[in-house]
Amino acid sequence: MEAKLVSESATLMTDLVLPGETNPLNNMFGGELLARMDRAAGIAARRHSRRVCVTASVNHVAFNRPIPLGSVVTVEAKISRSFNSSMEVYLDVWIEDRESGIKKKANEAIYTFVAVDDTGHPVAIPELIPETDLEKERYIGALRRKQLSLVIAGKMKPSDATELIALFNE
Ligand SMILES: CCCCCCCCCCCCCCCC(=O)SCCNC(=O)CCNC(=O)[C@H](O)C(C)(C)COP(=O)(O)OP(=O)(O)OC[C@H]1O[C@@H](n2cnc3c(N)ncnc32)[C@H](O)[C@@H]1OP(=O)(O)O
Repeated sequence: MEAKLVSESATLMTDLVLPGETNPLNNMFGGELLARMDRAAGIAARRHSRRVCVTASVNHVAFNRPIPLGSVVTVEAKISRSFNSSMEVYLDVWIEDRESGIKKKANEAIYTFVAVDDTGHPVAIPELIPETDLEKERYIGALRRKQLSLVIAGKMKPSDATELIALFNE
């Protein structure tokens, strides 16, 4: 299976925030953003693997900045690392200033997707080639984040999380 570049599956989704998607403070409802990020990440995972992909876990979400009604929101999804059947997908969320057009980072999140066959069993996927400094940084960190996620989910013994343990010994 041929390794792929991050840019080959990178996915950009731009959409408005409409009244039905806000909370009582007139900011975007957090669940709406989670759903948009899930869609963008799912498309990126599908583009990378060319397989059906399911969300296995949401590893991290930071709602750093409220997103007001009427905002133009761009969700950028990039695979940060692929393993055997799973992919870490990094999401950066930007809001665009209506006057200047300058984009400000509003949120970020990390999702894990797994490629599956017709019977729902995990299948092998292509490796990922990181190119930019940021892609390389996220690629390196992805293994310890995977181990943390597996430990939290009770799927890995903490003592087996070698990459994670190494972080505390630096
Ligand atoms: C071409 C462009 C147009 C495309 C056009 C179509 C676009 C289309 C877009 C769709 C965009 C919407 C996308 C929504 C996607 C849903 O809404 S999916 C619905 C929600 N999710 C689900 O229902 C998933 C339910 N869970 C499952 O099916 C199973 O638990 C899973 C995820 C397949 C894993 O199965 P399992 O038996 O645990 O398998 P296991 O071998 O233990 O683990 C498989 C891999 O997952 C990893 N893993 C498992 N759990 C975790 C965890 N908690 N943390 C981290 N890694 C984990 C394992 O480490 C392993 O990794 P690898 O070492 O193989 O890389």
